[in-house]
Amino acid sequence: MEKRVISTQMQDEDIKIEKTLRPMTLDEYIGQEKAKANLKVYIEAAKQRGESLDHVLFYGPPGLGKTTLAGIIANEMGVHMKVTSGPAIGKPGEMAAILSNLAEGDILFVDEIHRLNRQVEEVLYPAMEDYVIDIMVGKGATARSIRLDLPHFTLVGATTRAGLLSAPLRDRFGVVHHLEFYNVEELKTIIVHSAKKLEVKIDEEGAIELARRSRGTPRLANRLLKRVRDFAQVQYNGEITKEVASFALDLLEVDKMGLDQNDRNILLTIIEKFQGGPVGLDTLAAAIGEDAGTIEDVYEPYLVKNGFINRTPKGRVATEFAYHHFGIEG
Ligand SMILES: Nc1ncnc2c1ncn2[C@@H]1O[C@H](COP(=O)(O)OP(=O)(O)OP(=O)(O)O)[C@@H](O)[C@H]1O
Ligand SMILES: [Mg+2]
Repeated sequence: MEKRVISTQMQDEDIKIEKTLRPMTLDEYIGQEKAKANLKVYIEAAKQRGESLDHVLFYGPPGLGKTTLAGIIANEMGVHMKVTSGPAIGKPGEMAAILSNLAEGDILFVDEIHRLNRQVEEVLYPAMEDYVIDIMVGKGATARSIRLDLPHFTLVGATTRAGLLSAPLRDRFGVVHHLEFYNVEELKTIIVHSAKKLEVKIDEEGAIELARRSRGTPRLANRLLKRVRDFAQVQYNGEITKEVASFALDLLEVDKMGLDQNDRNILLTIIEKFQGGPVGLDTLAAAIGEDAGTIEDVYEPYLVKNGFINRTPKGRVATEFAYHHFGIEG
């Protein structure tokens, strides 16, 4: 696995940083205004009625705050959250056991929900719809299925790969939110909050510089902040200014646009191997040895949003901006 500073995927050091920096309430959660406004209403309404919240699905690229939002929902609802993930549950019986151990109103957070296998998923259908599960008792000729009532729980699912979710599962979520990349202003606010919690001094310009290079991703913003803090401490007098931030980020080889190695690989492949495109997604995927769906759902959205790639009917095309970014003549 790559260990680059600028990968948006979770790394070991993130576990500790994220624990201390993860916001606990909707008000502390920056950005994602649409999701936040809706959730506020749903949470308030459910609390007033004394009911559990409708099942919620969050999807979007890594590090944008899906797990964080799940925790916030549990906190705001004043209920417990049980955490599991798609690959962690191998058998239908394991899912049945988790479900029957929930208390009224509890949240079950299933990360990477697209990786649940089919039989496990089928346990969820009646559980989500009618709060029941069917379990088999006995063996052979005497085997029969009995129906068990479950507490009214809320399933919160998260996935980076919404395209892989089966339709029956997706349809059972009452609330579906796509998490968006954060703009520089939002990332700056997150960085300033985090700096306060980490007790590190940062000025406005320093925060903006970090925000610009965070690839629209809070996880990356926090990780870069932590790295830059070390430089500020050892080589400057402790405060993160624009100068410290640029110096440190250049040393860490963080691109001006926050692009990571995968991003660069995709863009340079389109430019150098396919003369800038158009190149079909599958051909591109084969050329870089990555799964087409992962390119589409995880890497490409940031590149499309920021004008590096155009999606055309004939395939992906590298933009003039992309050529310019690499200093290559189009
Ligand atoms: N809106 C936000 N405001 C402040 N901090 C945030 C926000 N969203 C995310 N963060 C910070 O970024 C970190 C990563 O977010 P989180 O773990 O929720 O991402 P994720 O979408 O679940 O990622 P993955 O897909 O890899 O599981 C959090 O620990 C938190 O510190
Ligand atoms: Mg997560």
